[in-house]
Amino acid sequence: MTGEPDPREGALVTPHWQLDDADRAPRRTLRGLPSATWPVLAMIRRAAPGPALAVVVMQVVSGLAAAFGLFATTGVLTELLASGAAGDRIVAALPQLVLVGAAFGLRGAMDVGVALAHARITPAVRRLAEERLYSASLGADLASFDDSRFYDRMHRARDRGLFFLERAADNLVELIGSLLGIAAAAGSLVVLHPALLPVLLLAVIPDGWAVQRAARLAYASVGRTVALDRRVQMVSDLATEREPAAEIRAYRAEPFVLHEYRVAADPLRDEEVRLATAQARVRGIGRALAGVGLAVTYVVLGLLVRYGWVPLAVAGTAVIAIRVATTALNRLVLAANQLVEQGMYVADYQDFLAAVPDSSAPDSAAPDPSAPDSAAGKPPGAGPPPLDPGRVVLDHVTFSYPESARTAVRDVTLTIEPGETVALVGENGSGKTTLAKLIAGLYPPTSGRVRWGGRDLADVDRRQAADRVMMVLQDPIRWPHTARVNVRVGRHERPDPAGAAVRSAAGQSGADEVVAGLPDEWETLLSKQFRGGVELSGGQWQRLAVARGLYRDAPLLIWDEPTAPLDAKAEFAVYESLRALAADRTVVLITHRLASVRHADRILLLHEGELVEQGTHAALLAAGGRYAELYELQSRMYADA
Ligand SMILES: Nc1ncnc2c1ncn2[C@@H]1O[C@H](COP(=O)(O)OP(=O)(O)OP(=O)(O)O)[C@@H](O)[C@H]1O
Repeated sequence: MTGEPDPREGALVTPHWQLDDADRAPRRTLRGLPSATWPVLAMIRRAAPGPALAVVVMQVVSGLAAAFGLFATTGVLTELLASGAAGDRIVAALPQLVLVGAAFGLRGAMDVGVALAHARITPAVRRLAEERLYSASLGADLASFDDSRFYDRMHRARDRGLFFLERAADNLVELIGSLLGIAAAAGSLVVLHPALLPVLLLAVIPDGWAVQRAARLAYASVGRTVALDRRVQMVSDLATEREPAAEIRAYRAEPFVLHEYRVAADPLRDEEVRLATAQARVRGIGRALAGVGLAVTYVVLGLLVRYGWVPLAVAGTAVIAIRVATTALNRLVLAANQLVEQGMYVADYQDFLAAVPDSSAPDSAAPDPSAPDSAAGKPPGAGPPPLDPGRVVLDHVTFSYPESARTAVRDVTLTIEPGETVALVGENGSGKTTLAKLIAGLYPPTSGRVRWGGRDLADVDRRQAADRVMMVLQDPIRWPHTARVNVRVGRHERPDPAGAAVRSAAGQSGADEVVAGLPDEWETLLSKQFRGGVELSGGQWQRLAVARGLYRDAPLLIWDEPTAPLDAKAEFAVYESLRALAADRTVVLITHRLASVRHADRILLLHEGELVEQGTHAALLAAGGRYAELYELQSRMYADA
């Protein structure tokens, strides 16, 4: 496969947040730290206020204990370095030694406490962040999902925002801890002798430089690998997931998938090796410089002692404090760098939540549909009065999908009387599904009005409208749940204690035959992804989906080609039940099988988004237009067969 484009080129390479020049990283770290910190801090405060407070308090106590321990160490050294017999000096130092032990013991206890509290923060943050994200996503209008910017934003928030929010919470705890550690070491040194502070800086700067530089290299590397990582992930899904497995084998595409993997994975490996080598080199230089810095530090300390500016015991404590501060500084620089980088992903998450106006849970009081006798409904009197679809009127309705230059539905004016059955027919892409979704209130028209019983759907809460619609779609969800839930999710809050409504819907759709053949009947898990789960055929799934639509039981029925994958017997049964359902409902039926629409009260023919013909089957045939032509074609096909 030659002439393959380099995966490092093209639009995928540059991440949406545009990496800055790596040389500007240190300034960005300082500038970006507050904005990266606040959202994470706010999330932690909301998700786990108690543990968060405990972490801060215990980290402060730990810092104070460290400082106290350093003072006590000076006391110990003072006694040990005093003149007199060794035994006497040790005895004299004992009280201070006990204090040192107590201080460091307390510090250890605080560190364990911090770890315990920290262990509660991260899962709580994830829990809250996930629920907010899913709630926002479920609360978004259907049209949002056709908007690539929304979709992209949501996926960035989900795939990276959530993950890095968690990591950022960890880093924030680390950052605070290391900051307090440095403060404790530096503070105690200043108290012991102000001249020791510059000495401390001398010792920690080389190490700090090395860590900062290594983080900068890693950051620059992310810019080069982000697209490759994504690509490897995509290939990984192709190679390991169940859905593409059959087609890949049927097309003998295995070598192609492996080739795709290599094209992305080879440069990724090379980049990782390059980064690790560069980082090792920088760390080596850092170590060497730190060694020099430490030697200079000791010389300076020696001179301070030699000229009597600093007592020997204080110099000994300074050595310990310098080690403590160096370790804490390394942690601080790393945590700060990571936090700023993660902050960009956290900003994705925040942007998404901010972009979805209604992020409240769509139905937070939803009962569990898997419970056979779940009977919880909406509390009486809650919410607005039920909306009656009544007469459905479309007034010059035009609709274009977001970012689409094509008009999917163009200037459709139409009235559907209550109880009427209309059939939408037309070629592929003529706008039937789109028009049905406009009728159902799932999309707001780009221009024009949709009214139900005189009420403009633009003024109605879409959940209230959805409540009045039963919809069976071409490609229904295969809920990875039991057969019962697959039906009950049609109206999960509907009380059905003895399961009579589920059985009735299943009987009408032929799903009862499917369920009778399952190992645990209604309680069989319909997903191969879980142990004991079974998989259904396309037609069997469709029967369950039809049962789900029937179980929903609402006054407006939208039926979008649900019988296409059904066998002749099941299709016949479904159309029989449809006829029964149509008796007291308004039905919008979409199908390509024109023989099935003959009984509709009215047939609407769409062509390139426009309503071009309408009337009864007989009238349209007599008119000899496009419908008659299509019908003629289909009849001939069946006759030939
Ligand atoms: N989510 C979408 N985003 C952008 N354009 C879309 C989307 N869904 C459909 N379209 C476009 O809108 C037009 C109408 O599509 P629609 O699905 O309503 O046609 P249809 O008559 O139901 O087709 P079919 O018979 O194949 O189901 C088509 O040009 C299609 O490409």
